[in-house]
Amino acid sequence: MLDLTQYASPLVAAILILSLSLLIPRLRKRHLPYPPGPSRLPIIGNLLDMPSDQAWLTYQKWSDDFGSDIIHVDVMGSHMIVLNSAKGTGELLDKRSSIYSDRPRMTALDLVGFTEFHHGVYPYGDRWRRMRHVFLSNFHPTTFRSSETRAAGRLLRNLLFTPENFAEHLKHMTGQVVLSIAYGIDARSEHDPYLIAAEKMADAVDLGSTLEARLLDMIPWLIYLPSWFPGLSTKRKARKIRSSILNTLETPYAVVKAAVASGTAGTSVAAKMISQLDVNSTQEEIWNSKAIPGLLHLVGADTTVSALHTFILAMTLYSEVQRKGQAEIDSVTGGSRIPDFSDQEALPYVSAILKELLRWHPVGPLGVPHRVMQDDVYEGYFIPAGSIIIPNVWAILRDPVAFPEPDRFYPERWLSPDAPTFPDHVWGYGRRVCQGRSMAQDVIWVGITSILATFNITAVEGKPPKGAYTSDMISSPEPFVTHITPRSDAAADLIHLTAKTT
Ligand code: HEM
Repeated sequence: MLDLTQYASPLVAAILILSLSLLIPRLRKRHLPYPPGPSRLPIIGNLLDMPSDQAWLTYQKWSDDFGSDIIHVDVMGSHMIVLNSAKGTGELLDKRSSIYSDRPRMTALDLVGFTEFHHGVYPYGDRWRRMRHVFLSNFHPTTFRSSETRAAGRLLRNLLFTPENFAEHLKHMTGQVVLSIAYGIDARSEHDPYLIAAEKMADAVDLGSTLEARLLDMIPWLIYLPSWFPGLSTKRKARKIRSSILNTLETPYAVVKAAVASGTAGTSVAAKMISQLDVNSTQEEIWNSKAIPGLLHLVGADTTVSALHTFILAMTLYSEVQRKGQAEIDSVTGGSRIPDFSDQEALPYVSAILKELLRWHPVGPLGVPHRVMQDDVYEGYFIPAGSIIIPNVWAILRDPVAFPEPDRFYPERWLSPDAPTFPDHVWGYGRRVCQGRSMAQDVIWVGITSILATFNITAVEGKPPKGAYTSDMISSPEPFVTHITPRSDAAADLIHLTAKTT
């Protein structure tokens, strides 16, 4: 009979050595300090320090106050790390992305149903990886350029008739683009029910941006308190939004499904994905064919509209930039047509305006949070597993060393030979980088070139915009007034002509 005792001591010794080799580095790490941050109170930690408005400014101030580009905050035992420099995001979120690509639980977004269809909030793992792959293989940005050009033509016509409603018109344009790409639906009217339904998504994202929502993410057990509990209005509000969002996923999908069955479907992401289904398709594949067009429809517009809104604000405040952009376009088109995508290379200053508006006020000043899956050490500081990692994109893109006079809207900075090629931080980091960036860039480009070619934007006498922004996850200019008038009679004729063909 085999005598197991003879193996016992070497086995115990091996287990002991293995355990110690795993434990000692962990204990060593745990003896390192957390990154600097505001001092903590017992039990509640930094709960009372958490900023409710423009959090990126507070995080930047902490970074200056503590002389550290990496900041640590603890809310009732949950750790949050804010990265205020390109060096920190590059080292952790890009280079160490194998352990920094998880998402923290985003409670408010989960409550509204986001986690059902948006892989941007899925935890790191196989399901997320598969969905990212499916998204990529069904979404080819350059094939959508005709939808984008058509929507820009209609934007110009709307600006000509009711320029004071520019914010609504920008929303209409981006909504039209995503509806057409996702489902092949042509939403000509601003009152189109599909466009209105998609606007509910903005409410959902706003809900996920409040201080209350951030605290729910850091103290998950709060969710089990009843929704009438003071400070828990998020739960109540989310319930209302959720059913309308889930309905919005179903209705256009059913229309396209019927069209595919009858052989009348046009080109769209939904039609393509539905046509690929057969009797062997898994439940996940069937669900993906609904979730991916839904993602495009519900979240594709909000981000780009914020950038276009910033463009109108910047042109109101910086008329010399506007004039230079117009002069460059005229030199290419002779003023006789609106530029199209084939003119991109010939319009470097307009491209620089696009880069500068994404830098000057990034659409997501705090990006999208990541979660680190293992204990880690950075610059001698301990970062515990499970910490929420916030990239302070706003602070990084206002770094005065990388971007001298950072508050100034100055596209020329992107034309110097040693300038970076793009303010890449706006698209996020590592394995989670934005999958819609080419399309977003195209929509913004066609929007700004079309407007520059045909309109002048000037401040209203005595009412210059303050340049204030909302504190939401997708941050947009607070409402402001501006004059938008055709550059000339010829420009107005061009708009009419374009409107006829779109
Ligand atoms: C100006 C417009 C946009 C900006 C600034 C933007 C920015 C971002 C950022 C910061 C992230 C998170 C990256 C990270 O976790 O580090 C992200 C993720 C994502 N974006 Fe965008 N985005 C824009 C437009 C779009 C559009 C139009 C689409 C769809 C066509 C899109 C699809 C996605 C997807 C699918 C993800 C999830 C990636 C993942 O978690 O794996 N984005 N975007």
